[in-house]
Amino acid sequence: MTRTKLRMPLHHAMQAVHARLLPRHEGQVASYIPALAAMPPDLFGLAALSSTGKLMEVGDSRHPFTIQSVSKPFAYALALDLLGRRAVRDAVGVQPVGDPFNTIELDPRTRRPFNPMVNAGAIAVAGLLTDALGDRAFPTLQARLSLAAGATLELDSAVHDSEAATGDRNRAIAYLLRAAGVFRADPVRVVDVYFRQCALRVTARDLAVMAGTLAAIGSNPLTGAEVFGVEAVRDTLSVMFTCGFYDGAGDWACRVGLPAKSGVGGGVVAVVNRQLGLGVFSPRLDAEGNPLRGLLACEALSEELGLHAFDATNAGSRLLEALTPGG
Ligand SMILES: NC(=O)CC[C@H](N)C(=O)O
Repeated sequence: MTRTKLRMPLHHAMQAVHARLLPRHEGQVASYIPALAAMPPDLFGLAALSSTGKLMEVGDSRHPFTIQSVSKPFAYALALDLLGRRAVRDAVGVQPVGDPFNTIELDPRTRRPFNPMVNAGAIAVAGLLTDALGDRAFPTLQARLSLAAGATLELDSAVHDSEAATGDRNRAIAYLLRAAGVFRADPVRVVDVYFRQCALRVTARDLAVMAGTLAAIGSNPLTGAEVFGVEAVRDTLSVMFTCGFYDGAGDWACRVGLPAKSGVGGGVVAVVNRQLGLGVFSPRLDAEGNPLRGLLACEALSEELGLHAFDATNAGSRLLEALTPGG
């Protein structure tokens, strides 16, 4: 790593990473939700928002796709804000799990999902919100995620209907959770709140703003809206750091060192605490179901700009340098 590289302004670093990764065509677009397979596979967009409100975009940063699992940390933050940490912790743990995202296993000690980043944990959160808000659960989620994005996030009904028609495994998880006493609402209704949450349409730019809102400890750097409380953001970033990549979470923490979350729609968010939100869109997924170039882009930017949370050199000052035009 050369000194010149480290001092490269962020936008230039994003352009270089985008150009370098653009020709990579490995991986497949998700097809287990049939409507997702219609996405042109080679789109690639990058966006970043600093906590001071500076927005940078490269490539297909305005192309819409569904948020899928990238919604999970935001739904968790909402539940923490509305219901309090105690109620949420009674329903879902904060323990990493060495299983894929759709694991049906519950923590044997607690009979609760291991964490809110796996489907079971996210469905538990949807169950808590449905118990508390009834029919207002989805509109409340949609409104809060839209506030975080600084844009109205619409439902993609084709993707929603497609997942609703094929999502038996998630319905099974919802029944299991109600049987274990995690929530009281009808499991079919709860899982539909979860499917709707996953089918919200976003762009890489929206994801950068949402990640930037977490980086700015809950206030949206573009609009100034107060979206999430400080405690909710702290817990959310902690579980993103330890559990965001399911069975690959430890490897990600060591290599990239940023709280992050991916989704099968091709989205990735990563957060540089107090400084920057990153949003990436790249629909081809690796064998674990993560957007392949999305992960590589986060890794490259972390490396080149020194963003790792435990980087020995001062990551903060290097990023500030990189944010300065001509720096
Ligand atoms: N990892 C993901 O993005 C999965 C989300 C998808 N809605 C599912 O439950 O299967």
